[in-house]
Amino acid sequence: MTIFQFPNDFKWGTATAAYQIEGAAREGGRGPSIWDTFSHTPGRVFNGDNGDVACDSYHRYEEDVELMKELGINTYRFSISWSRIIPDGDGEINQEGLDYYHRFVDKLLEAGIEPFCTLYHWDLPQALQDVGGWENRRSIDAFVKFSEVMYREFNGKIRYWLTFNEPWCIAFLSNVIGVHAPGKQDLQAGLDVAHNLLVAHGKSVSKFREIGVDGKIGIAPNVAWAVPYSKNEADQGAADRNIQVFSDWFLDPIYKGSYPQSLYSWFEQSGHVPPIHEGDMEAIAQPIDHIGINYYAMSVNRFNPDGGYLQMEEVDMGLVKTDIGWPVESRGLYEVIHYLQKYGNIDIYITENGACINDDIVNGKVNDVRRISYLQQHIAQVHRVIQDGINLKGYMAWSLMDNFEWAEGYRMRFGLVHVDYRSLKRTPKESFYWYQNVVKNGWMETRK
Ligand SMILES: N=NNCCOCCOc1ccc(-c2cn(C[C@@H]3NC[C@@H](O)[C@H]3O)nn2)cc1
Repeated sequence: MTIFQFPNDFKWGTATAAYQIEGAAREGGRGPSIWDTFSHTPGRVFNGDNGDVACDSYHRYEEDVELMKELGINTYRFSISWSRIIPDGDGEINQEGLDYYHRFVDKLLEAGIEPFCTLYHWDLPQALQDVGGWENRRSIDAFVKFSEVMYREFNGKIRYWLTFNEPWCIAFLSNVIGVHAPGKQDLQAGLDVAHNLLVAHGKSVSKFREIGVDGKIGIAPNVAWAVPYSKNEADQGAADRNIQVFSDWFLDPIYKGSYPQSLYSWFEQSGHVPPIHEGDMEAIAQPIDHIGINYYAMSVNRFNPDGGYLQMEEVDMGLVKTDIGWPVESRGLYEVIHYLQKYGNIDIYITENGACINDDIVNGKVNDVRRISYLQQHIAQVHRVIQDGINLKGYMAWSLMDNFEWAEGYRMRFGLVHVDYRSLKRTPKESFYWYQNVVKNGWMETRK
């Protein structure tokens, strides 16, 4: 038996996002977002699922906070629906939207749970998309205005902030691969979006400092860890490009003030470069306080000239997979956190880690032992990283509850809590009680 003891001040939490859980899509003055448009576009989301109702957390947030109290977490990561706050993206402020988040954050604080707020978790107001979205530099100032409203309104209540969730998904998955909203397949669009969101991030951090918000701010890249299928240069290059497009493409500009040269040259050879304006790189490189890391899986990569914008393909090595098809390999979490040490011993939070396990309720219980196994393996890697002296300060399981999993709709379940989407009944799964014990003890026990 092995005991993994965590620091007393370690942040144990769970994570969600506005469009995935809130519902109330046309209530409280909320304007449409690109995910309302995308999910209502036939063929874009499995089964035609959408976030109109989702988990109805807009109305059930008190019940959700009671679940968090039962779970015993001290931190809860959530995101803000921008189009609830400024329905058309950069126009009038919607007081009802601010009031909702005040009610919710007050409930968290009453419960002794630290709010950990993501400003942008993919749900761009549709009105901004109508004029080019993140490809248009107007979205930069609109985001800074939205973030300033939130900083001023919640200064003193929210101390932990993230500007953007998973910039790779916002830029590349959504504009080059085309699986997420707005669903474009254009490499230059992806580079434009990546650059403009980085400028928006940097200008928002400057605004945060200028206001003097009592708190800390950062960004939450989802990260890839990849190993080459063979020792040949082409496969190594493919793995390097895959790693860098998730982390370095965003963290180099922030921490070094420039894009990673090898990947920049890779894109440049096909005639695509970021649209850098005078002063942009300085604006991006504002010092930040922490980064959130979202890790799910690692991959084995090899070169494939027909393998998309990176000329890379993932090789199935026959590992156990979760129900969304991602291999279970926790080693990548350890490796990628060490890889990120090149930016310094920065404060890191695991802001998402979890498994898609679609077990259903049987005799009133969800016996999701595969999720428990996944969490155990990954939390053990978190412990290894801490033992190595790295500033890993918290872990937020994705997700508190089953929710709208983007293009996969509601068929893919990541929650510690099962949601019946007809009745909206919440049922804690066995993994909820396992995690509750880890959080309560501050340590984890494994048989070996
Ligand atoms: N790399 N090339 N791929 C080529 C083919 O891609 C097809 C699909 O790709 C992807 C890649 C990554 C994801 C993904 C999902 N989550 C989980 C969410 N995280 C934020 C939170 O909201 C969770 O719901 N994290 N990442 C989805 C699809």
